[in-house]
Amino acid sequence: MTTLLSFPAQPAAPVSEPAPVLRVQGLRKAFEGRQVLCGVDWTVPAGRVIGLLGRNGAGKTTLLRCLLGLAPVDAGSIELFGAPMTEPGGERLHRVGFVPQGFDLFPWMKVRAYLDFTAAFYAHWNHALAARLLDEWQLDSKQKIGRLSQGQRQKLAIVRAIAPEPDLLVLDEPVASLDPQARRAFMGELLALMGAPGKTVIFSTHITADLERADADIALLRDGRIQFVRPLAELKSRLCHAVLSRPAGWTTPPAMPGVLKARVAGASLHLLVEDVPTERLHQLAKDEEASLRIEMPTLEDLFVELA
Ligand SMILES: Nc1ncnc2c1ncn2[C@@H]1O[C@H](COP(=O)(O)OP(=O)(O)OP(=O)(O)O)[C@@H](O)[C@H]1O
Repeated sequence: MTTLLSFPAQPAAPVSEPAPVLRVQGLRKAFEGRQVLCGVDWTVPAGRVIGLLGRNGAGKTTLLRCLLGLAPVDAGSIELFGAPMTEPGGERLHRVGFVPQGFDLFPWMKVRAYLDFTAAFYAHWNHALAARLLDEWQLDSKQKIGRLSQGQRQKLAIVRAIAPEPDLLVLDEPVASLDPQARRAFMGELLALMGAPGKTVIFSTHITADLERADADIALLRDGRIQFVRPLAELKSRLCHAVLSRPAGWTTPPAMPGVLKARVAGASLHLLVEDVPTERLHQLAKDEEASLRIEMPTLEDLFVELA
């Protein structure tokens, strides 16, 4: 696994850790000769909330669909709950909930009928939970799906995914159509439900504030690979943004170990640095006769710099 950062792409699993929920090795997928996934290696331990980040077109949807067996792969192996995806195992899929990016199935069905119909496919279905979420999210159980707004359909897809109380919940941009209030409520509900020991959530999103609220591990998909998976707190504690300014401006950035990215904007030099002590930055500013501003990056800043 390649890495943008100097620390390992994934933390080493402690010896006593239970089997991972997902283990992906060498996953490759191309569309019409264009390689989208170029050998994804990714191990997802149980009990984590993971935010999958990547630019538009990075391949997040493709990766999530491949992981769940919804799209064929060209090469590589996928293990779900310890067994290869190639082996039959419907009961393993009962332990997975999935919220796709768009939900436009069964427009003629009413909300309640659709949920009852879906429940019949699952070994376990929490009817009380589904009813409570419908009520809280003001979804009319007698309304036809085709008449729901995009946001209401997304809420319904989330209810459907959560009601079986899955061990693994995979969500592809689940909050894109939700208003801020519904997003907060959804994130709160999601974290409460999936906070039980051993439950795992993977969700792709462009809304980095949601990942900050969820205190998620961040997995970055870039150049067809997972570049790193790290707790957000760790990323933030190891990376910082230093801005050096001087009237003469900058032609070439000064060489210094730990600089991941350098960018000149007018008289300022913006550096994204990893594991560089503050004293070292002050020394650099003194040597370069520049003023120094140190900023703790938000996840959005990191995404812009690294993705
Ligand atoms: N069925 C398909 N046929 C051809 N190309 C496809 C298909 N599905 C995806 N692609 C291409 O694969 C690439 C990755 O698409 P994907 O939807 O996985 O990206 P993404 O990271 O989820 O993007 P976004 O953030 O915009 O949702 C894109 O270039 C897309 O055009």
